Amino acid sequence: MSGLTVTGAVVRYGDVVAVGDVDLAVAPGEIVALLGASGSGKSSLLRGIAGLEPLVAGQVCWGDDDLTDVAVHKRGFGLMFQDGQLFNHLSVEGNVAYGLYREPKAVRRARVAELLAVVGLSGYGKRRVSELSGGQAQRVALARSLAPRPRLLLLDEPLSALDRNLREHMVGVLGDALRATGTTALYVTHDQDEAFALADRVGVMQAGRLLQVDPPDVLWREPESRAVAGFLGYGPFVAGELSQRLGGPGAAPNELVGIGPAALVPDPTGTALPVIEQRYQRGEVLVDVRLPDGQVGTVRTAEKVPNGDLALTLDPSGCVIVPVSH
Ligand SMILES: Nc1ncnc2c1ncn2[C@@H]1O[C@H](COP(=O)(O)OP(=O)(O)OP(=O)(O)O)[C@@H](O)[C@H]1O
Repeated sequence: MSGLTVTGAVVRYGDVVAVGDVDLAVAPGEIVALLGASGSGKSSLLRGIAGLEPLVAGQVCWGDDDLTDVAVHKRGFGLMFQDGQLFNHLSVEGNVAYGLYREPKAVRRARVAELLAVVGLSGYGKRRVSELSGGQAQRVALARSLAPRPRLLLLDEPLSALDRNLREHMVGVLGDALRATGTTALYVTHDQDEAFALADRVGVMQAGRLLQVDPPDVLWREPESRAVAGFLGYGPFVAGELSQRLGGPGAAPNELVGIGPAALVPDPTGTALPVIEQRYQRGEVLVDVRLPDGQVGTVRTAEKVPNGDLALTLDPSGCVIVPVSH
């Protein structure tokens, strides 16, 4: 095996099992995102891989090297956190050059210039870090993490302190920088858009378990469990019979149909269902309707609809089928 291989990893804080028996592989050059609700164990897994938390069981290997008992700074991994933790007493240049102290000055200088260009901050080398915006500071933190050419970069919510618009822009900057430098990366986030935009494969964690790891399109079209589908935004989950009655797909008795965010569509020839509530969200109206089984489904429309009943149909292409059991 080349790249990162994590086998049977367990991280515990006293009685709390934060990571329970996780297997994960990241190939050289690959970007893998770990997605999951708060407390699902993403950071703990990342910290276990970095060596910042001990594994009470399991192994972390790079290629054939077992790193499980190797100190953090000897793993050859880079780290980047939400708060880039720049050194305030150093300039931008000084921060980026920080991990390059063993290199000759000329090499250091060239590498710093190269990295500042990669993150779009050419010409900012002499600036004090206290004079940077939040987004610029995170770019410097990224350049600093990439400068020593880590064989794996571990990123823990690196953009979560930034506001929404800046975050969307920075996802592009980050993805370009990782790909331009061919960096292998493991990226922890609770933001699905970020994970899907950036990663070659996305893993979903819940309660310390890694439920599924797949390319974004596969994860979206073929979630293997109700937990993964629910986390991605499918729901409610209805019986096959009801789904078919609304025009959706059928399902076996031990399966459920997950209704995707855009799967319920207004259709004058469809089934009339009572409207419960409607609200605006980013240029569209979300209309909640009561499904025949009592659950609430949401329809997206361009404008508010009259109170009373709304006729709708269930688009099979927006639904997934998952086992009842999980
Ligand atoms: N230092 C700690 N001491 C005790 N329990 C901890 C510690 N750090 C995390 N935990 C617990 O371990 C579990 C996993 O936490 P972790 O921070 O890994 O989750 P996460 O998915 O990264 O969450 P978030 O997105 O909120 O950062 C949670 O139950 C959390 O309360």
